[in-house]
Amino acid sequence: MTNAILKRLPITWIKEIIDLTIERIVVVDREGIILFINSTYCEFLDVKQEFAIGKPVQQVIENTRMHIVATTGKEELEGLQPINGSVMIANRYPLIIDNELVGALGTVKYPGPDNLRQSKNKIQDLIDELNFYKTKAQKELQSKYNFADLTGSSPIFLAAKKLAEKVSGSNSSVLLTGESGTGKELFAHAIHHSSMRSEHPFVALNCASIPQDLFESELFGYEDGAFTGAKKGGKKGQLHLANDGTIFLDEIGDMPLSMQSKLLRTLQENEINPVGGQSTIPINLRVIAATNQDLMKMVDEGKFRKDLFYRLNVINIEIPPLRERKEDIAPISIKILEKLERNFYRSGTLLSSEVIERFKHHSWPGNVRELENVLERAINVLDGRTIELSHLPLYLRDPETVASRGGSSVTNPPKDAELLQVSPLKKTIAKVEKQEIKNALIFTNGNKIEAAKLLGLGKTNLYDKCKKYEIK
Ligand SMILES: Nc1ncnc2c1ncn2[C@@H]1O[C@H](COP(=O)(O)OP(=O)(O)OP(=O)(O)O)[C@@H](O)[C@H]1O
Repeated sequence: MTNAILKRLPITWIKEIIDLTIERIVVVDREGIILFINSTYCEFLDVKQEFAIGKPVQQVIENTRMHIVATTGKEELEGLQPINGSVMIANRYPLIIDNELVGALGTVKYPGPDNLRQSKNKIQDLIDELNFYKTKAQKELQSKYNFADLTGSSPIFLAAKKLAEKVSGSNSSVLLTGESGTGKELFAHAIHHSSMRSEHPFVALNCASIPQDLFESELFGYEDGAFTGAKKGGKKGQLHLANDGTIFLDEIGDMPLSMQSKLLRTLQENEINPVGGQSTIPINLRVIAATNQDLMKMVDEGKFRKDLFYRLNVINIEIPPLRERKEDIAPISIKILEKLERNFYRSGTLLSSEVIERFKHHSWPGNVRELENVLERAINVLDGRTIELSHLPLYLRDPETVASRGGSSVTNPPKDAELLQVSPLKKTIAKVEKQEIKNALIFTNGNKIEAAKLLGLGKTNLYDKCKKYEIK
């Protein structure tokens, strides 16, 4: 349309024509500020034209993407846009004047019969997709293991398992203690699975892996606009997600003191206060906590709240380390191999008797997790069917050499003592420490939290040491 033709139409006519069109029209500039919106659209939105013009489009129109089209310059046709409870068909066009993107024009209309059919299909697809993710999310919130998955028949393991089975029916808090990798999380799953809450969520939270400043919002959730960067509509906290079910608080010793107070209040009052919210939400939870730290000592040192400790420690189940139940090593190894075979598409893998014997003599500081890593490494390097000593990592393959590297007999010094290189102890310790950290990181594929567990170190301590030894 040329300017000459347009000039024949008085501006008041043009305005009326735009208003008479059945479509709702909005024009924004490149910043997404509304330059024009017709009265049909304003009536539909129930806003005054004078109010809307000059405002960022997101403040006026629900679920709009006009500001995006005004920046990308890419048209979006036949999009579904829920506004005021109706699903509308939206078309968004970039406005290009003299080869320059200057803004965007948008129209929305009620779906016609064809559109209606198309939108119905689109909505059905979206509902199917939503249901798929809902089921997936629900599965994530279910316990994955039961008591049958807890392998081991040593008396001390059976005693722990029996106690766990016995208390699963109650609502009391449980504190699982034991070294890293002993199976505390497995126990937590099994307890939930056998409880009356098994149909409800099981939410596992590792307190060591949450950055301090995100702790509160992760645990208690937040409301819309609670802080800059908060998700629109707010976010449910993990405690809320676990409602009617079980919350498993792993590495509870790493929970900041301020959060310990807030958690205690929640457990006493059975309600949560999301960040930035005035309201309280009633919740019904069972708590299972786990730690490999000495919480009582932490209480004495003022690092853990005494009242929370007693609140969590209603039932204490101590999971014994692997070295104290050597008879369990072979059956657990077999169970782990079955799992690994499924992942590696193998079958019939065997363990040589030398390997089992060597396993029985190892102290397993990383417990079952370390055993899993050793077996996974072995399966990776295995050529035949039987895992032999040669498939084990050096520290297990040749423990004497490794041990002998650690020191020599002072009472019986070797004749060629002058040939021995003796370094300052500090330097040697640093060297060993660096190597062990590197080994742990190899074992855990670079996962520092897992590596810290294997090494029996706190997460922050490991990060500091990695920095010191320049380990990436
Ligand atoms: N009795 C067992 N039978 C079979 N597998 C086990 C057993 N105990 C532990 N595992 C396996 O060992 C691994 C470590 O277990 P889990 O994560 O439960 O240990 P954890 O004590 O919670 O460790 P951390 O304190 O480091 O969090 C898991 O992969 C688990 O499946």
